[in-house]
Amino acid sequence: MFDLNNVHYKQKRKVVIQNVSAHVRRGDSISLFGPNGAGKSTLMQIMAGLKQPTSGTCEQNEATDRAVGYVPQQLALFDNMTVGEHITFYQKMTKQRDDAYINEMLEVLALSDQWHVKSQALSGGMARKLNLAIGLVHEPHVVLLDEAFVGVDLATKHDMLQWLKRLNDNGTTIVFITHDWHVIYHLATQMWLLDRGQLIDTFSLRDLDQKEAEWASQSDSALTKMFALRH
Ligand SMILES: Nc1ncnc2c1ncn2[C@@H]1O[C@H](COP(=O)(O)OP(=O)(O)OP(=O)(O)O)[C@@H](O)[C@H]1O
Repeated sequence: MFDLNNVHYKQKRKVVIQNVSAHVRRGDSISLFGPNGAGKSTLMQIMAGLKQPTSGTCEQNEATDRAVGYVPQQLALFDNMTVGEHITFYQKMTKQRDDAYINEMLEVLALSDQWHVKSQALSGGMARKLNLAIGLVHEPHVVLLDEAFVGVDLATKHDMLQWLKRLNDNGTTIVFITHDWHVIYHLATQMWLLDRGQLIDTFSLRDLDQKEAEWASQSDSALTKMFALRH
């Protein structure tokens, strides 16, 4: 899906991403994991095509007419529009005519009965679900999620994970940023560890125990502390 070749990104004079080379393959579900400020959001925005690498390339290696779905960390909702108005607006904008897909998504996300509610009246968790649904309206072949689960209760998390798992089982590729091990266990097939702008490890979730032992033996690393809170 994406070929990252020696990607560097500088913000003013600061090096934010250094020398990142990796592949995202169709059907992967990748947890982009690392400390605050590691460069995760920046790398995701490069994949989404919202930022251009200072050097190196990020190329989509599969021709498709379906755009990438990017769900930003900040909620992108209009206060005075209802849930239904948001969905129909994005449906028209992306020419999505498959009402069955939309209805199923709204059912699984338990948003159907909020159809007439204005987004300013939604709870934080509901607003997060709507933010996710908007990013998925056009059935993207790749979904990029930047901390899409912040502040949601466990039932809401369950619904969001259920829909994303179903998409992934049907071949949708997912790359997601989270600090929540729950989400990683339920959604990830792989982890990419990013630290200070560098991709320091990529591995299958099956190897998590072994990787935890490796990281536990390192001292004074933010990643060691993050792995210590795994259980
Ligand atoms: N607009 C900006 N101007 C200056 N520096 C920036 C800007 N955006 C990001 N940075 C810097 O780039 C680095 C990476 O930021 P980024 O948001 O990609 O990290 P992150 O891993 O997603 O962090 P977090 O987990 O806190 O969201 C940080 O050190 C940040 O200070």
